[in-house]
Amino acid sequence: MSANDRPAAGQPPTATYESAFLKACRREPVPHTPVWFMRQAGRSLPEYLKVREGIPMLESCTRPELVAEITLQPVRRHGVDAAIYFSDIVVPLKAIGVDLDIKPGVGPVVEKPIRTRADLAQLRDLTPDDVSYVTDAIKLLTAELGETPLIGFAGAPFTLASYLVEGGPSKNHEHTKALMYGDPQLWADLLDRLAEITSAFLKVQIEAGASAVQLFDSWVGALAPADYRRSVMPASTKVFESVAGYGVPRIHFGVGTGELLGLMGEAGADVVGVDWRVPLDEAARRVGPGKALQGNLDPAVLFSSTEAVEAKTREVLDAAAGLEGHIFNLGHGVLPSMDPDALTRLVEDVHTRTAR
Ligand SMILES: Cc1c2[nH]c(c1CCC(=O)O)Cc1[nH]c(c(CCC(=O)O)c1C)Cc1[nH]c(c(CCC(=O)O)c1C)Cc1[nH]c(c(C)c1CCC(=O)O)C2
Repeated sequence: MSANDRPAAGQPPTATYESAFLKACRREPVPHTPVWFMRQAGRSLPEYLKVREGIPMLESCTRPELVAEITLQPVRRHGVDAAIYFSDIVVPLKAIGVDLDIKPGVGPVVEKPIRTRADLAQLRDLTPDDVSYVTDAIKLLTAELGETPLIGFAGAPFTLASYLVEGGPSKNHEHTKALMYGDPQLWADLLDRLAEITSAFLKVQIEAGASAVQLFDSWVGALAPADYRRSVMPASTKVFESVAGYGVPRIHFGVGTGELLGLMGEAGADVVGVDWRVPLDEAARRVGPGKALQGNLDPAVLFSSTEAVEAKTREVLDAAAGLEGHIFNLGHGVLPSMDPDALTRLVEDVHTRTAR
């Protein structure tokens, strides 16, 4: 039995299955509110900068020992309740041969943006052999992590499409929206292709031993609910349905998605990630019953005094007090200039305040 399996009839559950993080995802009672941070591995940690020295980002994602080391660093340092697999949302696209790179300080840049039907040919199916380093790294990791669960992840179809269509990071998503509104059939076909690739990539991670998965739709908050429902939700739903049979919790997160929280849950998430703009009690009303919530301290709060961080943390925990399942996180990722000690203190503070 792998760590992510539900216990078979008559078998005791694994310690991983019984971890606070997976219990909270399942909305079961927990010994303390579990904590992890989006982008917890990375440039805020001196030990990360040291092992990454001279190795380009995308190359580092293909080296299993390095991936395992970087994934473990924040678990060792902060005592977080879950690890997140070190990779990037564009890794599966690179693996199928899309000509792209991650430029330091910029983000993913795509050589030939996808804007016509002919351009879709850049997107072939992903097979497990394309990403054998992912399987290798996760095997190393589950052995090292013990009972700490490993979260696998992928970019959601809309956010991946935004990078592919724009050719890089974008504020207004103008080419993306032009395609979505102007050629709905090509857009639907593009998102469906991306849903297939994303599903295949998540399956590789779950089969190798990931205990939960998070689908990042970071930039989907740029859309109105009706457009989300019509033009994005079918592809995201397809991804969630494709991994439903594994029984691992499925987390869905985006930034500025206050108006979309209900639909993002409806798309098939078990846990809905919330940024800092909507308090968790209000988010729970928008999402409705039957789902856990993850979030939502404003990351920028970490730049203020310890007392201010504690006060804002209390606000988040108070708003979460009536929830069935709460996983504490930031409302978006750790920033490179954050003091890692402030993050360690935050983990301790949440654990202490919520100990039952
Ligand atoms: C939108 C998005 C991307 N990548 C990701 C998202 C969704 C999450 C979010 O909304 O923040 C996801 C991601 N990218 C990375 C992780 C690592 C796992 C973790 O600790 O959370 C995760 C979960 C590593 C990374 N991905 C990247 C880095 C920095 C590159 C480096 O360290 O050299 C890391 C650690 C590069 C990247 N890749 C991307 C961006 C915007 C950047 C930052 C560009 C920059 O500021 O340099 C695209």
